Amino acid sequence: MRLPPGPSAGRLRVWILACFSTRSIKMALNMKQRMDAGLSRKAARSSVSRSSVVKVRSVAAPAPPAAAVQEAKKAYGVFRLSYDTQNEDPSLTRTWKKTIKVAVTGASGNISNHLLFMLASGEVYGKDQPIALQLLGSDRSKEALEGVAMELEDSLYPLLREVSIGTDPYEVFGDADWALMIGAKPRGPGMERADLLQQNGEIFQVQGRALNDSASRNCKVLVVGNPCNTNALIAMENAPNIPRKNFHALTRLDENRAKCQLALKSGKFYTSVSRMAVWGNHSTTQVPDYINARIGGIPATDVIRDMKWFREEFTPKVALRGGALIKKWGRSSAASTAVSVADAIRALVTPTAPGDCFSSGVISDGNPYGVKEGLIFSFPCRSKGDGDYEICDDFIVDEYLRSKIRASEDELQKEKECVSHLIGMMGGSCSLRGAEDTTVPGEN
Ligand SMILES: NC(=O)C1=CN([C@@H]2O[C@H](COP(=O)(O)OP(=O)(O)OC[C@H]3O[C@@H](n4cnc5c(N)ncnc54)[C@H](OP(=O)(O)O)[C@@H]3O)[C@@H](O)[C@H]2O)C=CC1
Ligand SMILES: O=C([O-])CC(=O)C(=O)O
Repeated sequence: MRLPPGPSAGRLRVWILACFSTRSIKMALNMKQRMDAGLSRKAARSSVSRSSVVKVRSVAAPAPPAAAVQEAKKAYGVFRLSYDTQNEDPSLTRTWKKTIKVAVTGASGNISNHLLFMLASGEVYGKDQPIALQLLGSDRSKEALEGVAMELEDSLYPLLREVSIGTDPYEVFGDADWALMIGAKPRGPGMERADLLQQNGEIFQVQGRALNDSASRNCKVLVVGNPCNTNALIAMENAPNIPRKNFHALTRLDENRAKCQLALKSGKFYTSVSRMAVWGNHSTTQVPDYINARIGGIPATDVIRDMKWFREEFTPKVALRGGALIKKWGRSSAASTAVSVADAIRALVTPTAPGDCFSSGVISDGNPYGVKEGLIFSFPCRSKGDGDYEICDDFIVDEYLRSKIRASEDELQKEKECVSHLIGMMGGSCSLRGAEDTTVPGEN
């Protein structure tokens, strides 16, 4: 393979390199040797990853450092290009923020196929926020993942500064500022809930440990793979070096579905719906909160004066929407999920409008509503736009809401007990096997 020419000012390099199973084996052996030689696990790993980089695209303007060229020389890859960036508009790049690293798992799956292009376009993190994408696949998906990288290349997004692909979560999560954990098996016909918890739970145990080892200490983690609340709990419990508060489970799709139904029923556009919280688990026990929701600033229950509709139509429609969609599509929601992931991230990186909220599954520790601690539970949240959030403390919880919230809390506690072996919890017996499967809302 021809190597790119040496460094020169204003020159930008793009290369696609892949490193998969045989290299992973070599890397593991290599790492073992280094660990035997007395290096710590992390030091050994980072020293290995330098020599076995899986970088696909690197756009390090204005000039690639000599180290990058060394890296490229060592690299083994599919193809490699270089081109001149002297004409890149400095008035554009001068105002850009520091590049952030965004790791995405299940990167060749359906949701990612929509999401990655939204991330690269700048519509999620901002038009002044360059990003590096670090994509995790598996031996099963490595060809597809190269295809994803090629499509990202061909899309010419100025803010997309780098794409790396790989199959080792320790490497792919390296220094990640964000980890979007999408890769997980979707539920199939005839599967029991406990089976899915077990199979996917193991993925999040492994990946939680990898996050703990490799990601930025303030990495924000959004778990999408189902059952997302309990998977987020598993990842969090396996990543004690990352603040518990940084872990989220995606319930924004439920919020969006609820907003859509209120808009349809009231005849007001969905942008007029605010304070639309969804409480609890991303399952049929979720609680779309019509009591605190507003339409055009007025309580939703004053706009839609039909409590029977709220309880008997609105609530199940939102909770069962995922299953209804599976029946139509033959697969679970992907495009709308990607949109809701984008919304969930945007909710953390832009300030929440006064009085409004967004829904996210977050750690229940210290919550103002008396929900049992130690669960990843969806609450109404607000953010200053700095990536952090707080749980809103001014939501009215009446008897109806309280009993629904309790049921979702009980379900999450049972799920937690089913994965006790994955989170280092003593005891805990799984009572969900054979119970109604609530992983895919409404499929049954
Ligand atoms: N929270 C929410 O609101 C929603 C959550 N979801 C969930 O998101 C997850 C991903 O959905 P989607 O992208 O549509 O799924 P896809 O089947 O299209 O992709 C999932 C990816 O997960 C990876 N994966 C890891 N382990 C397994 C496994 N045991 N079996 C199959 N795939 C595995 C695969 O990638 P690789 O081979 O590279 O590892 C695969 O490409 C699912 O768990 C789904 O239930 C979906 C919609 C909404
Ligand atoms: O379970 C799935 O794969 C789909 C899902 O969560 C949803 O659409 O709400």
